[in-house]
Amino acid sequence: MALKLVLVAACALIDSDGRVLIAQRPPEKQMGGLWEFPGGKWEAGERPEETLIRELQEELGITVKEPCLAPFTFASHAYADFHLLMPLYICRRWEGIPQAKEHTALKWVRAKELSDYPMPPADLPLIPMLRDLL
Ligand SMILES: Nc1nc2c([nH]c(=O)n2[C@@H]2O[C@H](COP(=O)(O)OP(=O)(O)OP(=O)(O)O)[C@@H](O)[C@H]2O)c(=O)[nH]1
Ligand SMILES: [Mg+2]
Repeated sequence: MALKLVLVAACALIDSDGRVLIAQRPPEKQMGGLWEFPGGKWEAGERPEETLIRELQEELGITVKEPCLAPFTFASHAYADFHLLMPLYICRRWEGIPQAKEHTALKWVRAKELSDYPMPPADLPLIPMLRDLL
């Protein structure tokens, strides 16, 4: 059977205090209840930055300009039914106040506290990288 490769663009929003925004997935979704970086699936014809700007508007109601997205790292993880390839961008500048439009909750957390929040397995290697950055 052909491998299903899923491209998801995600973002670590960093506030002026150096805290990172994480969002809790709704209970009915795949991996419900886990905390993640806002973002979502690539749609045909989009560049990854366009995917992310669209998702940040849809999920958080914020406007991000493309030069404010800095590539940081990526996750590559084999889930049971698909392989996730997820570039993680850093963003420190946006317009608007993030609201949980599609998530159960949002939380600003210090990098060293990220491991207190259950995250999808693909995200676990990203935590020490953020800790080193911040
Ligand atoms: N956004 C996001 N998705 C992640 C992360 N880690 C991770 O494994 N994923 C997985 O990537 C996949 C796509 O994420 P998503 O549910 O946000 O996609 P989406 O916003 O387009 O939503 P939709 O599928 O309901 O339209 C999910 O299987 C999700 O569990 C993460 O940190 N952020
Ligand atoms: Mg999403």
